[in-house]
Amino acid sequence: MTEPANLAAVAALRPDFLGFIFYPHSRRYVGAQLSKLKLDQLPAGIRKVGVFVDETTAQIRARVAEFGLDMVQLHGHETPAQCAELRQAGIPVIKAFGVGAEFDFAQLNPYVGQVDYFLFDTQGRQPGGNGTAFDWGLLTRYRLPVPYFLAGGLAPEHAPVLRNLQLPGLFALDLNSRFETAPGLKNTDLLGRMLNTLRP
Ligand SMILES: O=C(O)c1ccccc1NCC(=O)[C@H](O)[C@H](O)COP(=O)(O)O
Repeated sequence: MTEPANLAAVAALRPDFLGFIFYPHSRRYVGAQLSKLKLDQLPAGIRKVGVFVDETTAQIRARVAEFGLDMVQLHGHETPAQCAELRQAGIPVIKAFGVGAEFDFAQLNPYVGQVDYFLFDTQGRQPGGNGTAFDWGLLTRYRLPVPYFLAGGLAPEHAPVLRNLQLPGLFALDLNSRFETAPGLKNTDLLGRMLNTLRP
């Protein structure tokens, strides 16, 4: 989210989470717009997620404090120790992993107990926001006690499948580039229809 009126329109749809990209190389980088978004005026109950890639703990903590973020989503090479540091500072952590044709679930083990959620995204050229889906069938092998967000190219045409998706540990769906009019600007009509379809 990068633009005040668009943010307000999306917030009115009452998503559970809203994401703000703090990665300067992303086309969705919130940058100087952030102070105009007035995050403190968003409806209570919508959690504000800061998305970071390979930032230091000190930088992340500073951003969380400055903008009142509720949690962070880490898309780089953040270690279990860094995740633990953030949690010790009272910041809930979502750790993202890129999934390709194959996925080594063993790499997740050191993060168990150090993160609140995983996020499974499609491996691609960028650390996130690539707009392509991976084979969700890989996640039938997931057995860890950490709930996860499913991400990566989720699109309107996936609605019927997503609505009935039964995967162990699946907690939430992350809708991004396939619901945009431009990078950082959501198509609120499309998003509203998707939420109506997905919600019971
Ligand atoms: O969206 C970005 O530009 C981005 C850049 C760098 C790191 C993370 C980023 N997005 C994080 C997300 O949670 C996206 O929703 C997720 O990657 C899925 O995006 P998409 O494939 O466009 O649906």
